[in-house]
Amino acid sequence: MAPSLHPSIDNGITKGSDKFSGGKLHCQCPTNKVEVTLTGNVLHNHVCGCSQCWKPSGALFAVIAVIPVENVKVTANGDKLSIIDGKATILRHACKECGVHLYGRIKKKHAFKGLDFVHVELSDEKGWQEPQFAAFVSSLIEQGFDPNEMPSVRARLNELGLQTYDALSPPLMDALAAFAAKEKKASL
Ligand SMILES: N[C@@H](CCC(=O)N[C@@H](CS)C(=O)NCC(=O)O)C(=O)O
Ligand SMILES: [Zn+2]
Ligand SMILES: [Zn+2]
Repeated sequence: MAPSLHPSIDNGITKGSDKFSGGKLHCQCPTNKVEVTLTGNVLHNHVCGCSQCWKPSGALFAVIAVIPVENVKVTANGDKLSIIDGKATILRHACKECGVHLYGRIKKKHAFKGLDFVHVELSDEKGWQEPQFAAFVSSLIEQGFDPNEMPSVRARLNELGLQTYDALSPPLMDALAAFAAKEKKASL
């Protein structure tokens, strides 16, 4: 059997709702769950094959989106959160008990500063924006995935309507490059 891409897309992608106004994310602890409240829908939802994004067990990809930081509030059991790697660009706040990443925040100068990274599968609400593309697909190989199996993974992603990239999508790469160009100009 083909390995799971991600449980929320293996059987097809359900489109989100334009009218959706947000919901709550919960960690996977049986009790005293960390709760994060998101006010509004997410943007740029995508699947990510990188080694740093949190994936549910058995899944090849994470599903990760962004949302403005002002729309993100930790509303219960925030004392269970800790940053998993303080040196990373995205400071991923994970539950110390179950390991789930509740939100990732960028503190340093960066094109995406002001946006938090979240996993909407941690919510019971329906209507979140659906994944729009597949990022960091070749990163699976770095994590031990057989390179010979990559064409079938890319084909399954394409069948689901997801374009595959080995970094972010072109508009997001353009935003990163435009930011870098602006910084370079400012430093001259
Ligand atoms: N090939 C690397 C790619 C890692 C990477 O660049 N991840 C992207 C997508 S989440 C990123 O923006 N990382 C910044 C960070 O995690 O702080 C891996 O799999 O670890
Ligand atoms: Zn937890
Ligand atoms: Zn990632």
